[in-house]
Amino acid sequence: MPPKKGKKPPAHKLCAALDPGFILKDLKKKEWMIGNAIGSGGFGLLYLADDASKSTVKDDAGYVIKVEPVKNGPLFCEIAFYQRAAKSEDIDKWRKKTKLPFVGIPPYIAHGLHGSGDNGLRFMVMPRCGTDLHKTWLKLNKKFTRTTIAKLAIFMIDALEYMHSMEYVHADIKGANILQGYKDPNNVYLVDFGLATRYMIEGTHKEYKADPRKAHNGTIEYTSVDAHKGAAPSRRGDFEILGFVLVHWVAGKLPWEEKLSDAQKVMELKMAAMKDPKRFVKSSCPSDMPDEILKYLVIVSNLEYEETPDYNKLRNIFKSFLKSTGT
Ligand SMILES: Nc1ncnc2c1ncn2[C@@H]1O[C@H](COP(=O)(O)OP(=O)(O)OP(=O)(O)O)[C@@H](O)[C@H]1O
Repeated sequence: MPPKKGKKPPAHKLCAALDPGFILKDLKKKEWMIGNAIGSGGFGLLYLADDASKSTVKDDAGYVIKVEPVKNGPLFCEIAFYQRAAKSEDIDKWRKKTKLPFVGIPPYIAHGLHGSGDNGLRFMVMPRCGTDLHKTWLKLNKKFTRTTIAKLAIFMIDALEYMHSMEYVHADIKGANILQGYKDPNNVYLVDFGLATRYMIEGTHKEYKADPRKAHNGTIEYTSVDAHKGAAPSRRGDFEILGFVLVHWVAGKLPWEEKLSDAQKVMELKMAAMKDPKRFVKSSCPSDMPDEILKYLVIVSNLEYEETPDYNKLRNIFKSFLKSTGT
């Protein structure tokens, strides 16, 4: 989602809260019951939810409903992604093809509209997940171990490879958008597809075109240099964003973190970082140089805008690191 620092007034409306027990009917006429609120994002509210045939929504309910005013764009984009590219049969097909036991993209469940006019709501039902990694990282005094980071990087490369195979990029990868599984906290899911975009339409890649009107879109700490320049996000941008997140997780800080209100400066510092990844990683982590993250960034910094990343090569960097530590 768009930058939180800089404190611009919200470009989107927030919606009124729904009471527990409220019923929402999805487009296939299935009814869902709202439970307790479990969070709020930049634009919407999130509630525990369950099939309305049950008498109440228990604390261990298996679903979450995200609600936004119908006029807002992000949930509309997110639902389009889920419907087109996250059907459970497509995810299963990919899992079988790649022989992966798990792919961290939650499957599409349902969506719908409620009410009309200015008070109309759009909602989406999702599988319930657990804690987001940003909260966990803060609790651990802004430090993940290199082993944890390597495991998370592999999960994210797998999830991005699936998304990219469906012609979509995420464009907003960050700890707050990576959730542990609710039932199995060892699995992690990439969520929040409010900025997900098609980088390719039926095999034809979008052309690189910098557009100052679209400049600096995404989360300012991590957004890609392409996004800073207003170009449509592509696969290399997803990997660059993930790279900034990995450095943040291991180092506890980023060189541009004091400059977040100056998007141009942030872009310049990111360009310098990607021009010389060794200097970037070394200065961020002076006492324990994470060679695996450096190797990853070197590959990412050489990707062309339209290039298909070598997912295996990127994954193998972290797999070899884990092997070397006996994990
Ligand atoms: N499926 C889910 N299960 C459990 N918690 C969730 C789920 N989806 C989102 N959350 C929680 O709600 C928070 C906000 O969700 P999300 O990022 O999708 O909303 P948003 O309106 O797009 O927010 P933002 O503007 O912060 O990016 C997440 O960081 C997470 O803590």
